[in-house]
Amino acid sequence: MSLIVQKFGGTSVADPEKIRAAARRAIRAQNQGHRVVMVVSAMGKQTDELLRLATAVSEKPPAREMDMLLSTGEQTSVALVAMAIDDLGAKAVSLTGGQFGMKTDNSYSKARIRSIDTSRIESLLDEGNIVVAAGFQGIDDDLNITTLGRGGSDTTAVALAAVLGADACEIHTDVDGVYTTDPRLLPEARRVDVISYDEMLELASLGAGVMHSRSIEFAKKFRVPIHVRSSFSDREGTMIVSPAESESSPVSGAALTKDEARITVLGVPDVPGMSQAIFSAIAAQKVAVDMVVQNVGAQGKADVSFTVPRQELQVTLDAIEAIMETIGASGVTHDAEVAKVSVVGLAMARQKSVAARMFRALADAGVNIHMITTSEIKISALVPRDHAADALRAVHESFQLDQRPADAKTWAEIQAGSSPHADMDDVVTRLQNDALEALTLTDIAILEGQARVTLDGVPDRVGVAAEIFDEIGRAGIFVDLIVQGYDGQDGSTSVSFTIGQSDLEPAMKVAQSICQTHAMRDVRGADGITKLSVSGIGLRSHTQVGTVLFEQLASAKINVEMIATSELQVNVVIDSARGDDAKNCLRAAFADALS
Ligand SMILES: Nc1ncnc2c1ncn2[C@@H]1O[C@H](COP(=O)(O)OP(=O)(O)O)[C@@H](O)[C@H]1O
Ligand SMILES: N[C@@H](CC(=O)OP(=O)(O)O)C(=O)O
Repeated sequence: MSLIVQKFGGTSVADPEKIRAAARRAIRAQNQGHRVVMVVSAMGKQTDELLRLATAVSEKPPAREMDMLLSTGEQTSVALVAMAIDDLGAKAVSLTGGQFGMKTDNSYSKARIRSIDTSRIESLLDEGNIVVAAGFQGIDDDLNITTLGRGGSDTTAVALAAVLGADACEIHTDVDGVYTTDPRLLPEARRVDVISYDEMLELASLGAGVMHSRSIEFAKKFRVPIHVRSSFSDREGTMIVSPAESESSPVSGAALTKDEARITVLGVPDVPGMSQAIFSAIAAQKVAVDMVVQNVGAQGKADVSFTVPRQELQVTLDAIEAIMETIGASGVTHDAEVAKVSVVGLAMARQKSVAARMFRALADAGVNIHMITTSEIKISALVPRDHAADALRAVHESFQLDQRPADAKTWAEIQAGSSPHADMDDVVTRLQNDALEALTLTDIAILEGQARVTLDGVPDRVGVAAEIFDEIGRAGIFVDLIVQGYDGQDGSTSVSFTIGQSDLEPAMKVAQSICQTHAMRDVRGADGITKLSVSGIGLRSHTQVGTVLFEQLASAKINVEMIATSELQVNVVIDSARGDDAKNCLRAAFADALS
């Protein structure tokens, strides 16, 4: 008998009528012959309401009590769903996370799953029940209630589907699938039939709230296909699986993170250990740093720019203020009125001029780009917040995301062309042995033979990035990493990009001519550089990867020239002479996490 996990988000159980509709859906699946496990979130905006209550009674609610409180939202909804099922004539038992054996670590409000004991759920299913499991919560070794972080019920659902060996994991929500961007922001967004884990992981962490990014991390690790569909219609939704919908289109989705703030630490001594000092001070405040750009130092000084969520600006500024003297930086600037627009696509890694196309679209829409970071499958640009909607629309249109790519495949077509996984046994063994959400790295590698070009004093105005990368593209040069950040001297920015060593000469020619046209301060080129990449799953949410990497490189006295991070890779550019040392010390430091 097949087993199906159906997750209902808060919007799908927001009132009694919706609760009864969700109950009917589960009963229908049971009547069709499936064993059914429901995972349910708190009703509507209940979690926000509980958070509001907590801050009304305490300025700094203790983390343990906060999780105790927030978990009650799901405890209410599972009981109501089970009652509705009973009233409709079927059998149901509701269970809290602790009751169904969801064991987590003890990091309140962002606990990670360690193990799930399925025996209770299985015996209840054997007795003919629909099991209604509370999403978003678990218990630690001391039986304290923990929560998995906002949006965490998706992760509960995918984890349960994995350990129960479910035939399907359905995410029932208020949209009928995953769209090329949030359809509430852009009505012309297109629903996709299929999206790859990697693309969804990036999109989710870049602001696509339809899925919790950690649920995708889990699904990829344990190969759980996810079906995102509407709780209000029977239409097929979107499958999140390994392959992408199209092999040719460079971009498959766009996302907006509206409330960002940019901070630049100026005049940081360009010696090993400085990035580590800055980011560990911020990490100690539990602030997740996002776009990180360290300009290639000149005169022994570098400027380090990064973004944080806007509500964390003040605590981050305080953390930096406290270490300014120790690190010898000369100043700090910030901008709280910025938003981040990003595009994601598996195929962009194989195509030229994808970034140039994005920058051109933004320039033509009159949107200035303050900062840029790229990785193998995403490009992010920091833009003024009041231009955020225009920016999203411009890139969506430029990559024709409203149109189905000619080579797009449906899930049925993809399935027909693939063979079943031969190594499923291996997945099952890992499920039993792993700490389920433990960090998994797939590789630590170096790419030698790279070169870098840096333009200093790049005016911070519309169209400059587009012009640089249009020209580079016209010269037929493939660009790998691009970073743009503030260079501090006069409010201008600095743009660095990496290319293959043999392209250094033509790239320098193009850069020198642009430098002259715009009266930029300087162009610098360097060969003999190496890209060091740490690859894995969910690397940004496992914040210790960045911390350990910086610590290791600092203690080996290896200077970091450029940094580019994504959910799938953390890349740093270093001097070639130290490439092997860097690889070896990181392999040793991460030995436990390397699969
Ligand atoms: N790329 C996207 N595709 C679909 N929906 C998206 C996307 N990005 C953001 N969203 C938003 O996610 C919402 C669904 O997530 P959420 O409100 O958390 O639902 P639930 O309550 O079911 O968990 C949609 O209403 C939509 O506005
Ligand atoms: N109720 C929790 C967990 C959750 O996943 O909710 P939803 O499925 O409505 O996003 C939250 O609001 O964060």
